[in-house]
Amino acid sequence: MPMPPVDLSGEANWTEFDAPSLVGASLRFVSGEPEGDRYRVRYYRNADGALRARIWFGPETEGPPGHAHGGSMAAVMDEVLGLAAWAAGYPIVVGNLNVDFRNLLPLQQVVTVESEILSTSGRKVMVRGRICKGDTVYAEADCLCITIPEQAAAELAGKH
Ligand SMILES: CC(C)(COP(=O)(O)OP(=O)(O)OC[C@H]1O[C@@H](n2cnc3c(N)ncnc32)[C@H](O)[C@@H]1OP(=O)(O)O)[C@@H](O)C(=O)NCCC(=O)NCCS
Ligand SMILES: CCCCCCCCCC(=O)O
Repeated sequence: MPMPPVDLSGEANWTEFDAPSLVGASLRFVSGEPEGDRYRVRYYRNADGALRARIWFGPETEGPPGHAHGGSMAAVMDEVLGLAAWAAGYPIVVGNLNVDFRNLLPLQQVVTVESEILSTSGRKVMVRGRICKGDTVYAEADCLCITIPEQAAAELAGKH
């Protein structure tokens, strides 16, 4: 039996962000089952335009008993921070991702993923993010994104 609905609403000054209209509908590993028991995700931009996500870690993300698998948090970082670069106008793939796990993340609660573009240099776009709820930080990550040629980006996003 599926889990009941969860509240993924954002903050008052956030606006909903339509990821598939930008990058296509391929991001199914994290975003593909909006009513399933793995992740449930909704994307926003904050008032400064930075990407935010509300994410529910369901029972199928379990690693340590009752808590999220580290890889499930890394997958979320990979998707959200890569998407943050796309949302900022950079067609990229992720080249390197470093995750620090700070606290065990209890399952079946809604957390926030914050992101910021730290720097750009040539083809390199550095994005930082964290998974948090209130004052508790569950994970932090630095993500090196590498821009790809326009044609390749259009093909990946299904817009060729
Ligand atoms: C990332 C990728 C596009 C880079 O390949 P490429 O286009 O040939 O680019 P290069 O190897 O010339 O790298 C471009 C720059 O990024 C740097 N870079 C690339 N990957 C890096 C990594 N993992 N760590 C550090 N720097 C890296 C290079 O050093 C280079 O820097 P420079 O311009 O200062 O010399 C390629 O390795 C790739 O497609 N990897 C798979 C990505 C992936 O599957 N991600 C998950 C899904 S999004
Ligand atoms: C059209 C390409 C979409 C890339 C979106 C953001 C990065 C996803 C990260 C990953 O798959 O590892």
